[in-house]
Amino acid sequence: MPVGAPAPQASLLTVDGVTLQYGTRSVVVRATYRVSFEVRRGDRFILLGPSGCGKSTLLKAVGGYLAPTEGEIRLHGEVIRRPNPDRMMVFQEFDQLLPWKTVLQNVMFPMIVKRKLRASEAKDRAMAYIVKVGLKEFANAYPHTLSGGMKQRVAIARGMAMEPDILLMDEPFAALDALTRRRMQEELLQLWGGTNFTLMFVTHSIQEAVILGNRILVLSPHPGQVRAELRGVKDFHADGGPLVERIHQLLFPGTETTGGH
Ligand SMILES: Nc1ncnc2c1ncn2[C@@H]1O[C@H](COP(=O)(O)OP(=O)(O)OP(=O)(O)O)[C@@H](O)[C@H]1O
Repeated sequence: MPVGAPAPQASLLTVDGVTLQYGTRSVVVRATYRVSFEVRRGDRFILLGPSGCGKSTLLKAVGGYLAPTEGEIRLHGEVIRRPNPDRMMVFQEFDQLLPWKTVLQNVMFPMIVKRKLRASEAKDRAMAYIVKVGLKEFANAYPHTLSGGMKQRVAIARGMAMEPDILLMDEPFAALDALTRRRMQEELLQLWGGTNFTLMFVTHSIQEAVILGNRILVLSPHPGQVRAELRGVKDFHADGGPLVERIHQLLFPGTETTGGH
């Protein structure tokens, strides 16, 4: 390495030749085939691909919920074998909160169960993240009184409050209306700007991938294989169009872009 050159960023997460499949004795469904990539600290890493290409399955495997049949997934060089609070997951579904607990109690819950923080410490940290996602006034509200977007903010605060090495998000905004989705994307970028956490985000929206990602892994249809890895654009509004078009051509060669969704 030349003197004075910046040190290459070490990989936080390595996905190395990973094949994932579901199976009973008679039928095997292959979800991904020999997928490899690396996520570095502070990345907003997007898994993008058509429905059924294995994005959620890959995220579950990074979460430790599913073991590869081939290849390895490593975090800090250690093979992932089970779920752990160093990887927190935010899902698409609005019902991922405990309905009998308030916003504050929901955010505190994993910290108390998994991190064994004292209640007072967990409470302070939970409130700090509830404030970050703009829900201070709703700390004592129950989930059924919140909108879909607010529930997703709570789920994000709950994941972030654990201060995981990597936050895994599986289409967290897909069930929201278009305007709320757009707002949540901006808010997520702002949150990232404030803390620089590492994010791995699954979507099948090209536009969402380009807005959110600094790196975008494009997967081919079922079973998912890496089609391309692209660098994101710094300012989506200024120059996102060409990247949207390029990804569209990778996924749907020879067809016209129709707005990116
Ligand atoms: N629990 C399961 N049992 C058997 N097959 C499954 C299971 N979950 C997913 N699959 C299959 O694995 C493949 C990949 O599914 P996965 O949900 O990972 O795709 P995806 O890219 O996230 O799709 P979507 O965008 O529609 O959520 C699909 O063929 C799916 O039918």
